[in-house]
Amino acid sequence: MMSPGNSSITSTITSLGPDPPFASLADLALSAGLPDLIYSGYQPHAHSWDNFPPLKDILDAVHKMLPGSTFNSLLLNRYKGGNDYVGWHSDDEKLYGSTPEIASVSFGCERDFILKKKSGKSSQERRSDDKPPLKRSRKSSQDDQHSFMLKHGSLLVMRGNTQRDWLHSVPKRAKAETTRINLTFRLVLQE
Ligand SMILES: O=C(O)CCC(=O)C(=O)O
Ligand SMILES: [Fe+2]
Repeated sequence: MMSPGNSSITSTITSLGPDPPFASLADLALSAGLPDLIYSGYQPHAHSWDNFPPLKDILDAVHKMLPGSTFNSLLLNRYKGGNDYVGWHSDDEKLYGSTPEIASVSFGCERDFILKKKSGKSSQERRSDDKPPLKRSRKSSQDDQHSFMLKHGSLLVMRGNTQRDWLHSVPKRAKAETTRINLTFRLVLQE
């Protein structure tokens, strides 16, 4: 496991604006409830924050970057190379509540992160013009997909209705030869 220091996290967040994906990308950049989580078909082992001081330091840095946000849990993904990927999904498990906020910090090899609007949520179908619903085009528009290059030390934030309305993935990339570590900080709501 890499143990990156806080120094690799800088502090400019570029907001994408008020409309979904409600994601912001910064050029910078373990818990209760986890036993309930099934992730990519397996149940991750829950560790205590106390056993991973470097990860706790990164959590503290993320809290400083996003004042007002609270995270108490972390999923760590390691992509050993371009063949490792995460397929289309949304992180809409009940334990994160109805509008999960997820802060995603990346280290190592840069990879594409793609957001795709869920079917039935396309920007054309959502538009409140006066055409009857059946006459609206079902074609997806450019607004229905967004791609971000997640660089070493970047922070991507998903919030609002992103998980309800969008899927995301990190596709295979033949040219990605080195390891990437992704940390997603989340808030698991206590019952
Ligand atoms: O690796 C990433 O950037 C995304 C990982 C992800 O979507 C997840 O852990 O739920
Ligand atoms: Fe995800």
